[in-house]
Amino acid sequence: MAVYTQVPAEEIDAFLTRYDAGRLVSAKGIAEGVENSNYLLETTGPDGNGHRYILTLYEKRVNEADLPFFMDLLDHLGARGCLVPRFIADREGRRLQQLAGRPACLIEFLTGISVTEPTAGQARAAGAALGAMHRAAEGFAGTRRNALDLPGWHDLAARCGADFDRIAPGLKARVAEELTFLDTHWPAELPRSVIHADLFPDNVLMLGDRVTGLIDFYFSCTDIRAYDLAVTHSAWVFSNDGATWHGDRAAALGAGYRETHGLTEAERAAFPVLCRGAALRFLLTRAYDWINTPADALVTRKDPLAYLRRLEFYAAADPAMLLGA
Ligand SMILES: Nc1ncnc2c1ncn2[C@@H]1O[C@H](COP(=O)(O)OP(=O)(O)O)[C@@H](O)[C@H]1O
Ligand SMILES: N[C@@H](CCOP(=O)(O)O)C(=O)O
Repeated sequence: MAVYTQVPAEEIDAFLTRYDAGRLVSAKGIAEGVENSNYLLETTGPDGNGHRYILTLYEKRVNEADLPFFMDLLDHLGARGCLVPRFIADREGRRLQQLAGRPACLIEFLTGISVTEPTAGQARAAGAALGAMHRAAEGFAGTRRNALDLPGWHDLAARCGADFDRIAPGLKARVAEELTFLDTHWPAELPRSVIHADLFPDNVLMLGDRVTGLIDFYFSCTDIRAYDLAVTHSAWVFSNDGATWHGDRAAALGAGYRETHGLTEAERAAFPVLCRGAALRFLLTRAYDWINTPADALVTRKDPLAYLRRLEFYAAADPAMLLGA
């Protein structure tokens, strides 16, 4: 459940009067997501025909100073044909507001559902959408440092410390060993660009095998472009618990990405290491949240060990099998 900040309906209705968006008809807290508070709003609409919006209140991990970067990125991608939600401006042109003491934005609602167990066809569509996003991002002038890069992983690991072993005995040593491996093998020279950095199935809206929207760009940043494919790979080609590898989905994801973008030889050679980094990144943030979120909190904690299983898979895998032909 992710509604950290409760906003009374009257307050949302008053907030909407700043926009040409109509009056509030209903406001429902959205259970999915872990970072921000999200509401689905139904309004009478600008023209009286009814309209839906997403209202987001930014919570712990999103820095308000980063919001202009995300807004400009989505404008850039949207203008180049990517199906991404736009931030809506009020009558005075402001897109960033304050509501219930939090930074808040009204955002375009996109149709579609997030799949929980993707098919190979859906993985192919996700790979193609990621490649198209990378193409569309070319020429975007904004930059944002990835706080969850290799130095950031060291920092997170240090903050988890001995508590790792409360999650699983030996986890602290395994993380330390992996960081040492990545310190030596992390590629330095690969092409960099703006990346989504969290393109999990819950951040891809679909109707059947068709992508209808890419959402949740709040981790987007400037980093190794092929790392974005590695993050996506780690999220799409395993069962949710990380115990089962789906080779058909992996081959389809790779084929989809090749349709719209593709990897250089150097990116392909580094891909197994990038996947190990992606698996460690989500293992670390999940472990940190696991340790620091009370078990009875409203938000559902995500299992760090599902990413330890992925990490062990990548560490042992034949590199040739990761993306199919
Ligand atoms: N623009 C949008 N259009 C439609 N649904 C959205 C949109 N943005 C968010 N959602 C819904 O809200 C949920 C949580 O949004 P998300 O941005 O992933 O939250 P968080 O940043 O808290 O993880 C999504 O899974 C989706 O169901
Ligand atoms: N995708 C991450 C957590 C971030 O959650 P999201 O709802 O913002 O995608 C994970 O699964 O660990």
